[in-house]
Amino acid sequence: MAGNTATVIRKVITLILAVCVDLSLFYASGFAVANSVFGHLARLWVCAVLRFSALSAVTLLSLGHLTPLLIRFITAHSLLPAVLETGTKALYHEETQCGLLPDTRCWLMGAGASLAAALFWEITIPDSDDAEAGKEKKQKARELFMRVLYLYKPDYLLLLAGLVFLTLAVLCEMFIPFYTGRVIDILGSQYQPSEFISAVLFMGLFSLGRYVTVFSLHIRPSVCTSVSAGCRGGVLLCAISSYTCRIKVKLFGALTKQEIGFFETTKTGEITSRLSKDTNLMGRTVCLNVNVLLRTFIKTMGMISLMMNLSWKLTFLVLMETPITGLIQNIYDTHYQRLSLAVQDSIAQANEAANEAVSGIRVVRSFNTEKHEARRYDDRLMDTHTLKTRRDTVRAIYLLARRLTGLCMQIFMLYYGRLFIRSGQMTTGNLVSFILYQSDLGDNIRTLTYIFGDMLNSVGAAGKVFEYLDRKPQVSTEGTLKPDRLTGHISFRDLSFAYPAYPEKTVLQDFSLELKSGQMTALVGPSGEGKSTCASLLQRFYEPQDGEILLDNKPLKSYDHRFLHKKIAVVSQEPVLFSGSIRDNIAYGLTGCSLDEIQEAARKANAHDFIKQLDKGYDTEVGEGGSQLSKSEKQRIAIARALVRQPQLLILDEVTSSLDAESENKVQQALASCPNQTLLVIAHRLKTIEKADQIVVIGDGRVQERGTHQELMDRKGSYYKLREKLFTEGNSPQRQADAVA
Ligand SMILES: Nc1ncnc2c1ncn2[C@@H]1O[C@H](COP(=O)(O)OP(=O)(O)OP(=O)(O)O)[C@@H](O)[C@H]1O
Repeated sequence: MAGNTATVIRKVITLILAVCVDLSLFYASGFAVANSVFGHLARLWVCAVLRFSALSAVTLLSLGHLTPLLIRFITAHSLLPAVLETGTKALYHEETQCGLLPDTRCWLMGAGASLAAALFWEITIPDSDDAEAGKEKKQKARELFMRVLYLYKPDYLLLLAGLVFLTLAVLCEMFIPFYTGRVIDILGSQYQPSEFISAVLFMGLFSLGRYVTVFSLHIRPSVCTSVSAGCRGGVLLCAISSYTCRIKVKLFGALTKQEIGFFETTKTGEITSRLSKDTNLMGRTVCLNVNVLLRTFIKTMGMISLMMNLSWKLTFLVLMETPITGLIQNIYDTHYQRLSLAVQDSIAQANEAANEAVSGIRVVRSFNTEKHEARRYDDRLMDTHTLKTRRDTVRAIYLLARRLTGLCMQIFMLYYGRLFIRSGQMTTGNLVSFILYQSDLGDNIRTLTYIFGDMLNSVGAAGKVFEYLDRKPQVSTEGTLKPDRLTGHISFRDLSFAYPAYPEKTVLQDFSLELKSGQMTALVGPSGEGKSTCASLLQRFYEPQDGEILLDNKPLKSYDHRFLHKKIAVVSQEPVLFSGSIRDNIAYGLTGCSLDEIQEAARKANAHDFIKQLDKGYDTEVGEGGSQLSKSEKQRIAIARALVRQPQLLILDEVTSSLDAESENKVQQALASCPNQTLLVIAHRLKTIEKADQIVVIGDGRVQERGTHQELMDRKGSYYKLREKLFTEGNSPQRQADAVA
């Protein structure tokens, strides 16, 4: 309570102090003598600076801080009289009295107007807690922008060439209105043929220069596809194209290095959206925006100096539009950016829905959920549509406000232009040149403010791309071990593991297991107990939270990534093939693999005979995802793909379930013929693993039992019960046969 009262008292004292200091300075400015308009204006501007400094100092010393609202208020309040007086002097004859003596009513009106402006800003541009966040965001956007620029390094020459052409074009373009005005003046006054010819000649030369520069942009990059893109410059489009390609390849490379958990927790639609949309947006950011920014900046500066030359008063009037445009632009940018981000996310979600339905089209068809999926996609599209409509409405309102301010400014300019011509302060030709510049200047200033917002927008897309580019895979691939000899002895030591998508659900707990080299180990157990998880951990798809896996007594992660994946091969439940020929699929990832080796592996996998019967044999295309083959054929090709690598550790995860008895027999014989290979078989059909050197029963994330088939049967423990269970559950003769036969 006491604290609150003290704060209020301090605020009141600050207010009284500030009003006293400000009023003193305000009145003091009236005593300074000024004999000319410039002296009078200089006096006001000095006073404005003094008032700003004094008010800021008083508030800061007394309150200890300055809020954004206070800063805006103090700025507006100090500058208002100087700005108004300069505007008035600019628009009226110089003979007009040099200002009025300051009075309290003026001061109060100024304070009210400044407070209203500061509050309006506060309400329309949300920045209460976000002031700091906004600053950070801008700083981040700047950093990102510099990074995007840096990645353009290989294309710097192209960028430079484009900028040189554009600068030349801009310079030539700038003088055309100036000479147009001169021609009008020459025609309107006493006609001097020599002056007329030289003005027309210069105008023609600058127009030609501009044309030649634009033309040269077209012929230089004749190799690029972007010639038709017009005067924006094929060179720059060429640079964008090469940049985008480079970023896409970089990003794709970074994505493929991520751990499997990343793909499980990140939506496919989001990844493809980053790869396709955001990389394009990012390429555009620097190239087109910087190009437009520089071009517009050079042009604006040049035009302002030429306009000042024609009439500084009218120039001042025209420039008064800038803060209004800036404010409108700022409000627009804030809302537009927010909606653009929302649109981007909703597009990613719509893509995700479409991707899911297309990739699972068989399930969709068999469950008759076509309508449901179409509705789901439609809902997502509607969300995007609603957001886009909102975004476009914001843009329409912004464009309307922009046009209206531009129109008002033109009316003012024509009115005062007419007054200045009548009072002899400028010629008709000057006014024509001025109008030509002004219509261009407004656009250029708007472009300068707009392009900045656009750049931040595109930099947002770059941020998302960099997020993936910088992401360090959580399963490291930095091991270096590449021993000449490997026995294939594996030990799981006190392993605890939960999937990244469900960190709270422990799948393996204090799990320990040995796979002896050259032996066959079978993992059995009820569904969902973690058998396939062991196979995934052996392939280093995930990192266990506790414990470790050793290969030949060395941690698995200390082995070189390529070496490890050559020595460990897996055939999984759902074989995945890639579009291409059978030969390509068997030799997948191997360089210099001969046809003999491929055929040998195919024979062992009992695939050679069916491949031979195909028209194109090993060159037969398997279709997307192997869609032109049966499941058993795909499975046998996947087995051949694993065998051709002659791995030291072979993992077969439920592979025999889709093989017929004959194939299964042949595959088993082939595997038996590799005595030095460590074999890990995960199986539901218990018959297939009876001959295993060791059978391990997994339950509750731990090893429950282990031994040979006979030992476990004699023990009458979990293995025995599992067989019994499968036997009683199997309600078809086939399943019974599968389980125990
Ligand atoms: N990628 C994943 N993300 C999250 N949880 C998973 C993932 N894969 C499997 N699980 C869960 O982990 C547990 C063990 O799964 P796992 O596939 O290892 O079992 P399994 O014994 O091989 O089963 P099955 O015999 O049916 O193949 C299950 O509860 C499963 O739901």
